[in-house]
Amino acid sequence: MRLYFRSLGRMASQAKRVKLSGDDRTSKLSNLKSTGWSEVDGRDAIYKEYLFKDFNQAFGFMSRVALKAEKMDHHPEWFNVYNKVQITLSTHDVGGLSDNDVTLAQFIESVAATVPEK
Ligand SMILES: C[C@H](O)[C@H](O)[C@H]1CNC2=NC(N)=NC(=O)C2=N1
Repeated sequence: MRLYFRSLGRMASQAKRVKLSGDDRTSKLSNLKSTGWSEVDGRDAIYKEYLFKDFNQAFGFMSRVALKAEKMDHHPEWFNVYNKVQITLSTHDVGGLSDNDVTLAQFIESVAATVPEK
């Protein structure tokens, strides 16, 4: 049963792997930019850096994001050193941004918002 739901989730996430374009892309990106995400120079991807109190906080945050990423079958490119987590999101299968990146970025924001006293 768990496998069944996982494959349903995978199908939903694959269905969302369509490259964003036009007004839809502009408005979704402008929402993300208002929360501190930016477009990456030279490739179709978005980026944000998060700072935490220490490694424990940073890694707790990463663990929660990792579980969501695995559920979505949509994985971040990220770099961590001590209290810093730098995240780049892009949809490799379409060579650019898709709704999956928007969904994951919004989830990441919601997790970061629950971390106290960063
Ligand atoms: C086979 C597997 O479903 C794909 O390779 C998934 C895995 N995770 C992924 N993550 C990201 N960020 N983009 C993808 O296109 C992607 N594709």
